[in-house]
This record gives sequence, C-alpha cells and structure tokens, in this order.
Amino acid sequence: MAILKFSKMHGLGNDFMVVDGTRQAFLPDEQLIRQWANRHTGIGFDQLLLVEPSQSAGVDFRYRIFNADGSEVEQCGNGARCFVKFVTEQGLSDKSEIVVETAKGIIKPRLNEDGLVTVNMGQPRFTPDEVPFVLRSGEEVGANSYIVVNGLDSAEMSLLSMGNPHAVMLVNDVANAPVEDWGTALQKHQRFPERVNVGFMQIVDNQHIKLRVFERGTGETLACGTGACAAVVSGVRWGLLAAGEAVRVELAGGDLYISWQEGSDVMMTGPALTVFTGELAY
Ligand SMILES: N[C@@H](CCC[C@H](N)C(=O)O)C(=O)O
Repeated sequence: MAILKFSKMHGLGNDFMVVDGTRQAFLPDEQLIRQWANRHTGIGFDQLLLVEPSQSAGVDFRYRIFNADGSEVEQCGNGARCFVKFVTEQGLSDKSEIVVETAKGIIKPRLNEDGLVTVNMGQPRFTPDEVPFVLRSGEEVGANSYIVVNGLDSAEMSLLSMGNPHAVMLVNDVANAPVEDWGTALQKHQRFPERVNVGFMQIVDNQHIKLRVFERGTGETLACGTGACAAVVSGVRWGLLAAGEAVRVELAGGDLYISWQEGSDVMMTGPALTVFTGELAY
C-alpha cells in the first residue's frame, strides 16, 4: 500500500486535488483519479493537478492536469493560480513568479502582494490544428464559425484554443442558457473529435460579462479560468469587449479579471485557496 500526500485547493470553486510529484512517486491512473474525484465516495474535485520537475532549461516545474473523468488535458487556468500557491506553501519555490511547462507551452503565474494570482496564459490560437475541430470543405475556423448541433438548433460560436479547446456562444440570459444540454451534445458532436469546453457568455457591458462553462471531462463547474480567457478573447474579436482592458468575468464561484488585445498574451487575475491537506492510502 502506498501513501500519497495532497492538498485540496480551489479557484472560485473550481476545485482540485494537488499532488507534489517532485518529492513523492505518483503514476497517474485513470481509474484511481475517477474514484478520488467522486464527491460521495472520494475526495471530490474537478481536476487533479500534478507538480513535476521540468527537464527544460529556465523552467521551474512541469504541470500536468487530469479531468475528473481521468483524461489528461493541456491547460487549466484556475489550476495555474492554485499551482503557484501550492509550490509556495509547500516550500518548493520562493519565487513570486514561476515558469511552468504545460503540455501546450509555457505559462507564468505570479503571486501578487494582495494574495491574488496573475497568470500570463500565453496567446490564444485559432488554427484548426490547435482547435481540434472537423472542418467541412471550404470552411475556415476564424473568430466565428457556424455549426449545427445534432438534434438541437444551430449555433454560431467562436472556436479557439487556450492550450485546451473552447467553443464560446453568446446568450442573452446566462441563467437560463442550455448549459447541460448543449454542453453534453457538443461532447459527442462529430465536429469535436477531442471534445470541447463549452462557454455561454452574456455581455453586461464592454468590461463585464457573465459566464457559465460546461467543461470537457467534468461537466459544468463553478468557474473555468481558460473558459474565461476564451470568452474575453472572443468578445474582443467580436468587437463587444474593450481590447487591452481588464474585463470582469462573473462566474458562479466569483469574479476573474481578464485582459487581451490582438497579438498579445492573455492575462488572468483571480484568487487561489487551500482548503485542507491530507494523506491517502491506496
Ligand atoms: N477548469 C479549468 C479547465 C480544466 C480542463 C478542461 N476541463 C479541459 O478538458 O480542457 C480551467 O480553469 O481552465
């Protein structure tokens, strides 16, 4: 039997089991992650985050992310904020800004003096190889793409990658958006072979949106960091949100502030908290 030390953390209610893989051996296992993610019979979390040493020069850590269904994914924004808090609290680093390698590039989370965390999330991508989306001949993935959802109505959505794939739709009233139905339908849609995170965005004004996200491999969460970045990038490209200004993204779990303009990196600021630390025998 092995013992695994972990921290339970959250960023606006998007919750994580965080494991230090630099000082203890841990081989991620899909079945175990599903079991531990269960909110009734396990620890309960949306994602498991694994901190590993990096082999790359100038990079402090490697950051791996697993959804509650056990699938390994490329990026997690709320997790990135918890990551910098975790390595600080665990004494793994005394830097206020750390350089972290993910499956899709480098991100730089910085712990601010007020306790919030700002993350340089890198540039959004819009090309089909970055947004796993099946095109019909003659179609292009740009700021807007038009698709038909099986068995439901058609929808116009922005398709982009923040390292992980996102589809963002505009709605008039996010409280009554078909998050579960459309989120579930798009996971199985033939146009998204690697599934997709689905965002429903209501514009309040050009520096304030309301957002709900149905996450791939997890379902609707209280907040999604990369989903918030994807929504603001989409809103700026549509000319509905202020370019280069901090946009307030109101999520069920609280607020994130995101800024972006064409050609720049996406910056995200928000909280990260530890709930408890524990040990698990498995
Ligand atoms: N909650 C996250 C995103 C986690 C990964 C996502 N479900 C995926 O499958 O890509 C965030 O805060 O960004």
